Amino acid sequence: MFDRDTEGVRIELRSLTKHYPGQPAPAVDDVTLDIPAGELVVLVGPSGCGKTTTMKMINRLVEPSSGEIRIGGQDVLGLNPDQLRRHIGYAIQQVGLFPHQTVAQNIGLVPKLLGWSADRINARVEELLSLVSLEPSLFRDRYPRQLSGGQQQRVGVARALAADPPVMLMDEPFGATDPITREHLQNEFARLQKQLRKTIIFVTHDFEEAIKLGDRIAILRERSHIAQYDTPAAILAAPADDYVAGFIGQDGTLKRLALLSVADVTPALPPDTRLPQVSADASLREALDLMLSHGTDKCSSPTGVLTYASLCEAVGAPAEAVVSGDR
Ligand SMILES: Nc1ncnc2c1ncn2[C@@H]1O[C@H](COP(=O)(O)OP(=O)(O)OP(=O)(O)O)[C@@H](O)[C@H]1O
Repeated sequence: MFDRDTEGVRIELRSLTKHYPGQPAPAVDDVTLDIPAGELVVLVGPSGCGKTTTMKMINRLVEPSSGEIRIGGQDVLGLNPDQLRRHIGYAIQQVGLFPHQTVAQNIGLVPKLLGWSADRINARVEELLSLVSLEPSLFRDRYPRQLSGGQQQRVGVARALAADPPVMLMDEPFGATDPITREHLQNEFARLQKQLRKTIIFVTHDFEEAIKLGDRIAILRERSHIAQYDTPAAILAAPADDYVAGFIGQDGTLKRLALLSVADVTPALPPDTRLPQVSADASLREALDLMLSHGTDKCSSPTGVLTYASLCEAVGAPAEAVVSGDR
């Protein structure tokens, strides 16, 4: 199957439609979307707009009424659904760990179905637990009920990665955690994806999460009609219409500041040790906070001096909008 590659492969949805029996209108109507290999695409949209249905058609937990799905060029609808699911990682909010199996058994499930040797499965379990920051010796023999919600979600992500699939589907995988754990999981996951470069479709209600994790975001209307599909920076800079602007909310400029780093802006002057210091990989939002807390319009990093004016220019916003109105 397409998992001869463990790095991401392209996913193509063509005129994909799902009409559940007995429903007056399709839940997903004529969706066409190209997901480039190795990218993480986030589906965002209001409750009931068909995000989960779209995702579940890709691993055939839901059978499409019409349309086409290709993964790595292969027509998914011509494949055996059980076989297909062993080659697509799947992580969901409810985690779905088997309660009577240990963490190691849960993670090793798909590799076992694929006929891996016990030694290879053991080695993979150890590797994955370390990857999601759970010490293997402490966690491998525990049962799911002996884990916190955040730890269960990490095991869920490890399980989805177990057979090193090129494609992952993630449906609010960090949804059931408190904001601090959620942020921590997001940061870890962003770091992992930088190394792994899987093709990932990620569903969330949370636009901040979409901006943070997505290479691209698809903002969906009812029936999964696509309102805008672009990079986070492009959507924030030029929302297609009022509907998309509504998702961005009132603080679009600050969100753009969070996407750019100090190193992205050409310095106004060489580094100056007398000014407040910020690291080159800090976000422009952190740089702005530093300037505001010092009551100054400049700060310095190893790359040079950043001014308030150059920061405003970098996000294409007038100076008044950054510190007052559009926050
Ligand atoms: N098995 C089903 N049978 C009939 N209708 C369904 C079924 N599953 C989902 N639906 C309907 O299809 C529509 C889309 O549901 P879906 O779960 O895909 O939306 P969603 O965007 O993922 O929602 P949420 O964000 O609330 O999880 C909804 O109107 C829902 O009621």
